[in-house]
Amino acid sequence: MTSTNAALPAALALTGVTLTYPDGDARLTALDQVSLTVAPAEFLAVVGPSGSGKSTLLAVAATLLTPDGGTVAIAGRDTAALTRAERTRLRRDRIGIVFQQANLIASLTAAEQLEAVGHLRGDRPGAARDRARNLLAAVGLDHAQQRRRPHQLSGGERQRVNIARALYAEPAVLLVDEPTSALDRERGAQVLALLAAVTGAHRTATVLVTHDTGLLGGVDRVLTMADGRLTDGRPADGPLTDGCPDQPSRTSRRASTAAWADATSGTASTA
Ligand SMILES: Nc1ncnc2c1ncn2[C@@H]1O[C@H](COP(=O)(O)OP(=O)(O)OP(=O)(O)O)[C@@H](O)[C@H]1O
Repeated sequence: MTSTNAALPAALALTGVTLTYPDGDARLTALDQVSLTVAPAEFLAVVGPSGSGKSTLLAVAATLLTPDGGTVAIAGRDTAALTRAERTRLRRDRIGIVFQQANLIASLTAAEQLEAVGHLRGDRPGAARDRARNLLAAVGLDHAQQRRRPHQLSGGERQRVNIARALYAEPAVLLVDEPTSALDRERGAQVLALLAAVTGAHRTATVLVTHDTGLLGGVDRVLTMADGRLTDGRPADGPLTDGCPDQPSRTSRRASTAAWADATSGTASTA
């Protein structure tokens, strides 16, 4: 997968990125000369222990934090050259973010969470409703589930709503922070399979950060973060699937990508 994307421009490119936080009288270096490129339709996992800088990496890639040094480019545009308003638009239109906790609005149904994004983007209400239904159906939520509020959904279902919402704007870059931390093994593997399918079908450049090296089924590439530095490969340099039977192989990933593409095409079922 990665090799076929070699000629395409990077959807996300970080070059020599350094980020420090204030730490008493000193500065703590959370990212130390980090360079990274992710191609369209590539699924990258960054693994590393707690405190190694993974969430900071995502925040910089999402343009939520400005690095002390280095550059961040989204779809070939250097984000440092953008005004604050342009950066906000870039985040809204080109970047999907899935945080650890689903961060859904308590008073809105699953469908309304997505329709609210459509409203912010100025979409017609009918079009937003259709898109919400199609996306939620594609992540496996039926009509009844689409009408439930967050407290009426399971953790895995809430995470599916979260992912569907992040996909509403068809982002070029999808940034995902520990999406499986609140889920059991089976549900976690399902979310990974869903992300792999989405990456192929929407051609997003997907970056998943996690401390869980046992849940990496379907990813194209693994990098390790340690003390703010990125290196190739996973910590133990073992097989990607860790022997977990629930994880999708690359073959099943292709099948689920095709199924996802069908589900989100113009004729998609609205469950
Ligand atoms: N706002 C902040 N101010 C100061 N230091 C911070 C801030 N946010 C994070 N840090 C520090 O920066 C380092 C990297 O933190 P970060 O949250 O990026 O790590 P992480 O790998 O995502 O950890 P986890 O897996 O626990 O979420 C840590 O030492 C952390 O204590």
